[in-house]
Amino acid sequence: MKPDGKTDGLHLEAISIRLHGRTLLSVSAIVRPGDVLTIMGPSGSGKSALLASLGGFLDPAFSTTGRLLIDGNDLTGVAAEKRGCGMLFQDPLLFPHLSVGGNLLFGLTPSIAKRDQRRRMVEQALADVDLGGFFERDPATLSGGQKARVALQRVLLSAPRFLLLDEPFSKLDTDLRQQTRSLVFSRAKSAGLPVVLVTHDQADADAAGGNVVVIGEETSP
Ligand SMILES: Nc1ncnc2c1ncn2[C@@H]1O[C@H](COP(=O)(O)OP(=O)(O)OP(=O)(O)O)[C@@H](O)[C@H]1O
Repeated sequence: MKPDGKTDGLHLEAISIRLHGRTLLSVSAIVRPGDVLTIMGPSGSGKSALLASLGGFLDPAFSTTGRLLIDGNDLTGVAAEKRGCGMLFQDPLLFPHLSVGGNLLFGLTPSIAKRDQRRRMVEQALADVDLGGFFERDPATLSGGQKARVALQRVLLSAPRFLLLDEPFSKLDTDLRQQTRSLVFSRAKSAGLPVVLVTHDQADADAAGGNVVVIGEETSP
């Protein structure tokens, strides 16, 4: 609890997702800074729709009720670009027309620093994930694990208030998957970011170490 009485972290207050008059899911949860809430459930149960709802870009075919708060501030109805949410997907979605450094610069708002400072911040961010010297590289020449690390640093440089992860490790092989998820969870923890993770992999949920909501089962506030 913050001094002003507001709750720290991300608060999903009875968020329900409906499609064609049917409730797909209903979730209540509090995700503390640095903690991970894992969402699991069968294909088509509405996990991605829930993330889209939290991010503010739910397709109008769905309807939603409930409230989303970050550090006690109501985000319900706030436009996606103003929510301060960082997302990682199955595909790293790096811009193919930009260098690796250009992709990371994209994450930084121009107001953050002068141009040479911005470049140094990006170089440091690359070095932090063992990609020192990769600034000018074409993203197409990177391995899957390298692309995942660039995507992570790009999202962290955008200074998000919370992270939404939609199966971001599922295309990586077992060893890389384990390394990448530890990196993502440890960076989120050190940045104090609440995380909502959608996954089909129990090992992801175990590594995340937080609460798990299984869609289709009862949830409690
Ligand atoms: N734009 C849309 N319009 C109508 N129905 C949709 C739309 N997008 C998804 N759906 C349907 O909504 C339901 C939930 O989809 P969603 O993608 O959230 O499921 P999911 O749990 O993430 O599935 P998966 O694990 O396969 O990714 C599914 O039945 C899907 O077919």
